[in-house]
Amino acid sequence: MSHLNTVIRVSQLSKVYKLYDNPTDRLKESLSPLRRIYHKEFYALKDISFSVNKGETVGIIGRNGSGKSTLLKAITNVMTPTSGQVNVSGKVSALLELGAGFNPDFTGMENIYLNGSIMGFSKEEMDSKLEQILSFADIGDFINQPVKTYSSGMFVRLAFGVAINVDPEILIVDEALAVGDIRFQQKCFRKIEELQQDKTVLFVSHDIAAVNKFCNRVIWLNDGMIVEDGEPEEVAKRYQAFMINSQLKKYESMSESKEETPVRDDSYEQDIEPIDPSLDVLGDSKAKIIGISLIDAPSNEKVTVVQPGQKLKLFIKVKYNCVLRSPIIGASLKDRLGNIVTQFNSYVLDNTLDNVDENDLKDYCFEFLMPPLKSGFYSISPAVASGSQSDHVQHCWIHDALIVRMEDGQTYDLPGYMFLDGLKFRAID
Ligand SMILES: Nc1ncnc2c1ncn2[C@@H]1O[C@H](COP(=O)(O)OP(=O)(O)OP(=O)(O)O)[C@@H](O)[C@H]1O
Repeated sequence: MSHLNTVIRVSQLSKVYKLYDNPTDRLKESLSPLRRIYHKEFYALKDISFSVNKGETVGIIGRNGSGKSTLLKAITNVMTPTSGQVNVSGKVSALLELGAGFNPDFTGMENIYLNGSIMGFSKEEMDSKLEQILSFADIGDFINQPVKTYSSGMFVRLAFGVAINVDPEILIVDEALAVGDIRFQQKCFRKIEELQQDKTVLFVSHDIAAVNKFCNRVIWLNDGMIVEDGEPEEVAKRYQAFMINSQLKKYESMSESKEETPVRDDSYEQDIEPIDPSLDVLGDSKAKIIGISLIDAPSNEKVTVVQPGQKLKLFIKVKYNCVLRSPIIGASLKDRLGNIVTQFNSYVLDNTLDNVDENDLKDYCFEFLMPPLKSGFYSISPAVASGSQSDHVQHCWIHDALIVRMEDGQTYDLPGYMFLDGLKFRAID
């Protein structure tokens, strides 16, 4: 590999599967004297190129069937590509498919050594890693039972235990496999975080929040092709829009209704702030949020700096551009890294809203106490949808419409979103 730091290079990689309408077509094709073609070609990967540098943690996202597993299988050499090349330098440890590299008839212990030898470790080297693997897997006496008797949770514990304790230079993890209870998941994530300090990690996930948290880069695949390769927060916004069949656009480009809509409303005391036209929005524009405001409840003053426990009102003004049934109003509060601190909406509050007509202008208000979040900047993204929580259409979702600064008076700098309300400490004699 030419670049010193490049540990994975994928060049013009394609994987084509032959699809037959029925099983006999395969036979007919192989026997056809005139070499008649009975199959259709399906590109699971199409002309993929990218490289990964040492130390990067790259998230691979994409909806079901987009080619994520196929790509990882090509990188780990489990699958032969139809064309193109994959070059990998460094010891790869992968957790891709349940069962890959494991023999179900062997005991857990035997499988640890089998995996080790596949990775190129001697028995003595694996002896020295055994304790760590066993303590990570924590499956007790089951380690001496054949793997085929394991529950899937136990199996993943063992597979993960091996994958992350064999000193990989490149760790490849399909997050879908990080099943098991929350403690085990947290343990896996902690270990991945530890490894990512000096290793290269490829992390496949459907969960954009997890990708945002772990990765410094994300590759978004769709229909076997790279849609975007870039900074997680930016890619996440467009991926999110794509997943709800919308396009991320600028607020200013949203369709306007015929009449100019007022952004000032005298029906309550304060001005509703108009939306910054440069903000990113998604949705089908059947409704448009035309104003938002965060108000200190007792004083009715607009606020941009808030304190824990402060009683606040969030006003959202919506202009409807057509008749809509069961609108839902909601918002999310995110930290500066894009982690969602909380989301709320009228639907989960059992607040069924009346149907609306075209050109209706409605004001909505959420009231809440500001949670004891840590100091720093947070953003509020309001949204209008319609339908139900499980099946809804997004009409207008404005990313980061309001920015607030949290002042908590706390000086300590410890990880975590928030501090505990009423936190006290004492030693007990
Ligand atoms: N052996 C195969 N024969 C035919 N098609 C296949 C084969 N393996 C995978 N595919 C197809 O290739 C496409 C990509 O599959 P892949 O498993 O890589 O997707 P994915 O992004 O990992 O999906 P998921 O998120 O559901 O795991 C899918 O449409 C899948 O049906």
